[in-house]
Amino acid sequence: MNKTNTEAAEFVSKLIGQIRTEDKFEVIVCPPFTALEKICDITSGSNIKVGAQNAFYEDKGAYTGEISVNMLKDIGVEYVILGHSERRHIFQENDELINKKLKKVIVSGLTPILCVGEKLEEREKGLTFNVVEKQIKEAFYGLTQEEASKIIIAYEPVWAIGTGKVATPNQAQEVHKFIRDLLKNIFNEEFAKNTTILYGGSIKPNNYLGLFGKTDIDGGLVGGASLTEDFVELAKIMKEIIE
Ligand SMILES: O=C(CO)COP(=O)(O)O
Repeated sequence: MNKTNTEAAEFVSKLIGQIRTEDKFEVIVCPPFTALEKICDITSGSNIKVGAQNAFYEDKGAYTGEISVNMLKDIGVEYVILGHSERRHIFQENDELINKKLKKVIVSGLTPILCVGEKLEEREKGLTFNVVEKQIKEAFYGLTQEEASKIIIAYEPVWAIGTGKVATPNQAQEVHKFIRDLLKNIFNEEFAKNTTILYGGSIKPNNYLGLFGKTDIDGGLVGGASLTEDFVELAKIMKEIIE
């Protein structure tokens, strides 16, 4: 819930031109619903893509306050974040609901970015892998391999979101590898290899290099740093790493 329509438009207009993407990596901005249409217009024809922060699983009807995937598609949105920890913990979204939304987003042809991650007390009790495994298995429930191949996964340890406490590259890599191995078990090695797994949680230009250097970390889901010039800095770092 950051940036009004006007602020988002001003910010993204500045990003275009400052951010150069390559075939190997994409830059997606996910503003609030109120700014989506304008940001889709501004970024149209540029190298920046647009995602929503949530969506509902029904097409239309009496669901006051909800936004359907068709509404998003109609204005040019291509990605949808689902199961963000704030949706799970502040708005009580459970794995079953996230699974329904995920199915809807996939069938609609949009690309879901599925967030998973443990809370601090779960990590301290040694439950990180159990939590992440349950979230992924329940989100994937009933999906074919082809459907599941559309999903981008974002590992976001809840204790690292907005806290300034970033996971160390080794802590993040350990969970990313666990997720990739899990995907191998659910489907196969090829599927696991081709799935994009992002890390999110207090990413800043000064800590991203170490994270992105790890084998199983394919990119970032950036919160606070995506609202400032730091985002341009991060995109430059990505480009340097890839080249
Ligand atoms: O939740 C996040 C992105 O979705 C991460 O937020 P921060 O980068 O502010 O920790």
